[in-house]
Amino acid sequence: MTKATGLTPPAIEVQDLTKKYGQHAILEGVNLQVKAGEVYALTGPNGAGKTTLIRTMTGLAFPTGGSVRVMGVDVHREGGRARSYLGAVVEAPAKFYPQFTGTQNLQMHANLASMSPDTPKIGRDRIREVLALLELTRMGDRRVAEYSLGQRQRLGVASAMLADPKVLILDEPTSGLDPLGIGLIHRIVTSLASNGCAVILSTHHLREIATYAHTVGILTGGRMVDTVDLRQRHAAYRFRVEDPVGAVASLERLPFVRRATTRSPYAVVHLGRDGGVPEVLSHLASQGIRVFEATPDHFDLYEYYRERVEQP
Ligand SMILES: Nc1ncnc2c1ncn2[C@@H]1O[C@H](COP(=O)(O)OP(=O)(O)OP(=O)(O)O)[C@@H](O)[C@H]1O
Repeated sequence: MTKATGLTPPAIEVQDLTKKYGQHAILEGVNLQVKAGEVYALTGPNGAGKTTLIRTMTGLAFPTGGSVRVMGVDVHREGGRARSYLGAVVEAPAKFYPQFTGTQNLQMHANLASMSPDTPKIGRDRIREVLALLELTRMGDRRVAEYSLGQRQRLGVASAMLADPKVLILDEPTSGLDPLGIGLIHRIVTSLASNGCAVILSTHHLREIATYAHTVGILTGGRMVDTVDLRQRHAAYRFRVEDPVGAVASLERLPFVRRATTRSPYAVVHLGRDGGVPEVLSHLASQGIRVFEATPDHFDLYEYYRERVEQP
């Protein structure tokens, strides 16, 4: 299994993507990269261009400029080969034939996927497996017309992961799901990513996504106004000290401190890989700086998003 490293090429790479409808620019100079094993959440206000970006990434829409590569293959030049790496639900819930059962619909998807020379044959066992993963075993032999919105939503995810894609793209996979359904999608996405799949999903559920996405892209007015690396945000702590300014000046010199700022009465410290809270505490003690409290400085993605969208 490929683990994401600094040298690993991205599983999906969007470069300088522009999309116009007539004279109206919907996407302007959008760049993003997602590596194997990463979960990338795409968010932004209604009308920001998320669905247009997802449609373009999956090859359903053509860009006016720029490119999309999946596993190094251009989606718009070599669509068949690129799509053999790709599973997607665009404009959820996915469309299924209502008169056929969930299993029959998945079988049709499997047959279609297997027509590509680059995709191995998908057997009945795999169909049973994805139905079970999405907790749809009991619904498998029921007509899709009888499915609830949430069940159709889950069937969409089942069909997208059927061919074991290297890149999974899901447009609002948790909209319409109940809390248990949302938890299920989170677990599945996390498990796929830990097995090396690159996952991109669009969402408005920021506080949920903050618990398991690695990166969040904020799209506003067709531009990617920010890309937030949540893994780095999680390594922040605040220390209540007598002299936050003096503490920050001293901590900034430490090699494992990436950034230190004051938020009186706290010194807020972003830690690198090779240092932790005990090292900060012992350093402050050695400098004669008393610490009254040390606590994780939880990053509030919702507050951050609000600031970025209100003042892009
Ligand atoms: N086929 C089309 N022709 C013209 N304009 C379009 C077309 N499709 C989308 N748009 C416009 O592009 C903009 C972005 O729409 P899009 O659906 O990509 O936004 P979104 O971020 O997914 O929104 P939401 O969060 O509401 O789903 C909107 O202003 C929309 O009206």
